[in-house]
Amino acid sequence: MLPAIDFTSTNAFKYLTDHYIDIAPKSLRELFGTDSERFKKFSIQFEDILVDYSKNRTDEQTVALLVQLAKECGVKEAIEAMFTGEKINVTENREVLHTALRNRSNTPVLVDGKDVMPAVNAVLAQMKTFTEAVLSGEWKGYTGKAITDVVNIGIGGSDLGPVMVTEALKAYKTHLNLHFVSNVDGTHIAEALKKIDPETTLFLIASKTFTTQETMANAHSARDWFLNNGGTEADVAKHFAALSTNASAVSKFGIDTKNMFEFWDWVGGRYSLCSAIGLSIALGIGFDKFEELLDGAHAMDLHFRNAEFEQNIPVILALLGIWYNNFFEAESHAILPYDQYLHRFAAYFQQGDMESNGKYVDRNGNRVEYETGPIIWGEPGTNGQHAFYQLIHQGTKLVPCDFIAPAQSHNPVGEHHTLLLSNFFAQTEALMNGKTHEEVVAELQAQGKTGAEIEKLAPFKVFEGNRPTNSILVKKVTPHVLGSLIAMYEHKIFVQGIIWNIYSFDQWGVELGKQLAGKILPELRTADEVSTHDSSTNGLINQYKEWR
Ligand SMILES: O=P(O)(O)OC[C@H]1O[C@H](O)[C@@H](O)[C@@H](O)[C@@H]1O
Repeated sequence: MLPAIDFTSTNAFKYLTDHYIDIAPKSLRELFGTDSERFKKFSIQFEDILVDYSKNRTDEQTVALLVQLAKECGVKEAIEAMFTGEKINVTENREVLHTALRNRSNTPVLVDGKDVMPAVNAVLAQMKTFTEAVLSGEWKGYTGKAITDVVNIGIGGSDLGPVMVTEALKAYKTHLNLHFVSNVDGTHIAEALKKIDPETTLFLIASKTFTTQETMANAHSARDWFLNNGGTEADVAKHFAALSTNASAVSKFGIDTKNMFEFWDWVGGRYSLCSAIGLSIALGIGFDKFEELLDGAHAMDLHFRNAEFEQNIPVILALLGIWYNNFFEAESHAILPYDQYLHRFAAYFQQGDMESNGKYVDRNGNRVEYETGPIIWGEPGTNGQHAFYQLIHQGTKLVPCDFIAPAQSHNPVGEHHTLLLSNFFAQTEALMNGKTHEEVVAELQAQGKTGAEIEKLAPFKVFEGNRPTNSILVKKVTPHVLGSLIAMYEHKIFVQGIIWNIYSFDQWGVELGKQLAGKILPELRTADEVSTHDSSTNGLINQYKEWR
C-alpha cells in the first residue's frame, strides 16, 4: 500500500513555505557569491553522468527540507513497494515493474508469489535469437531475400520510446532501415509504404492491448498492402510479428503467436521500451547494444533504490521540480538536449511525465488543491535558442530547464562540438546571471551610443536572470548512458507522483476522447445531417460532410 499523505499538511511543507519567503527574493548571483562551494555541494556524479543542480534557487536548507518532505511522504517505502511488485497501480490493480525488465542482476521479482524473471529472460532470449536471425540474413522474406526494412506500427508508449532511442543511438545503427508509423492519418502509412519493398520488409505490430484503433487500422492497411503486392496469407508469418500482452487478439489478427513477443500488464505503455516493445531498438542497433541500454537503466535503478536521498539523482530532480511547481508556481519544465540525436527526448518524456502525473484526483479519490504535473516541452539546442529561448530569458513565466549535453560527440566534425558546448555552458550561465542595467549601460557606452539612446534602449536589453537550470553533462550518449538517463527521468516522475499523492501509472484521461470518437465514427459514415451534439460539434461535422 502506498502512503496517502497530503504533502501540503506535512511539517516539511510548512517549513518550506516559510523558507520560500527567504529564498524567493535572493538571486542566484547572490547565492553563488556567498558560497564558493555551491558546485561541489550541489552536484552528483553517477558513472558517466554529472548532474549539476547548483544553478537552482535553493540553498542547503532548501535541499534538507525537500529531502525531509520526501521522507515524510513515504518515498522510501514507495520505492520499495514498486521494486518488490506491490500492486501500486491501484486503479488498474497492477504491479509496476518496468524495473524487472532490465533487472540484470536477475534477483527474483515476485508477482503474486511467482518470480517473473524467468519469463523476462525468456522473452529477451527470444528477441535475441530473432534479432540475430534478421540481422544475419538467415530470416528470409517470402521470395528468399533477407530483410532490409523494419516498420514498427504502434502509437504512444508503443512508438515514442523506440523512436526516441533509435534516433538517439543512430550512431550504432545496423544495416536495417527503420520506419515508424503511429498516426491514424493515412499519410503516415502511405509515406512509409512508398519507401519499402514487400519482399524485404518486416512489420512489427506493437501494441500492449492490441486493440488501439490507430495501430489496428495501420496494421490492417499494412497487411492489405502486403497481400496486394505479391505476398500471400501463408507469407504473412515471415513478414509480421507482434509485440503485445494480448495473445488472443494477436492470433485473431492473423499473426502466428510463434511470432509474438510477449510482455505483461505490469509494464505500463510509457515505461515499455525495455520490454518486447524494444524489439525495433534491438533490430536497429543490435541486441548487444540493446542489452547495454538495459544495463544502463538497471544501474540507475540500483542507484535510485539504494542511494541516500541527498545523493539520489532522481529524488533530487523530483524535489527541485516540486520546489518550482508548488512554491514558485512554475507551470512547465523544459528538457533541452544539446545533442541532435536526442531530438525526440523531450517528446518521449512528454508522454512519460504528462500521462503519468497529469492528474487532478489524489490517491484518496479527492480533487487535489495544489498543482500536480508540469507541462513538459523542449527541443534540441541550439535550435531552441533561435526559437523560444527569448521567453525563457525575458518572458514573464518561470521555466525551469534541464540542459543535457555529451562531452564527446559521435560526429566530431571540425569545431562543431566545441561550438555546441560553448552554447550549452553559456545558456545556463546567462539564465542564471542575466545582465544588469549597469552592464547594459556600459556595453552601450562602449558601442558609442548617446545618453538618450542608452536610456531608451537599456530596459529592453536588461536580463533579470535568476532563471534556474539543471545541467546534465554526460561523457557520451552511449546505449548505457541513455538507459541511465531514461531510468533517471522515469524515477523522477515516480517520486513526484508519490509526493503529489496521485496514481502515476494509470491514464484514464485518454479514454473520453476515444469513447466519443467511437460514437462519432458511425455518424461520419453516413451523409445524414447530424444534430445530436452541441451546436459547435454539429456545425463542424456538418460542414465537414459538405466539404469532403
Ligand atoms: O500499446 P497500446 O495498447 O496500443 O497503447 C498505446 C497508447 O494508448 C493510449 O493512448 C494510452 O494508454 C497510452 O499509454 C498507450 O501507450
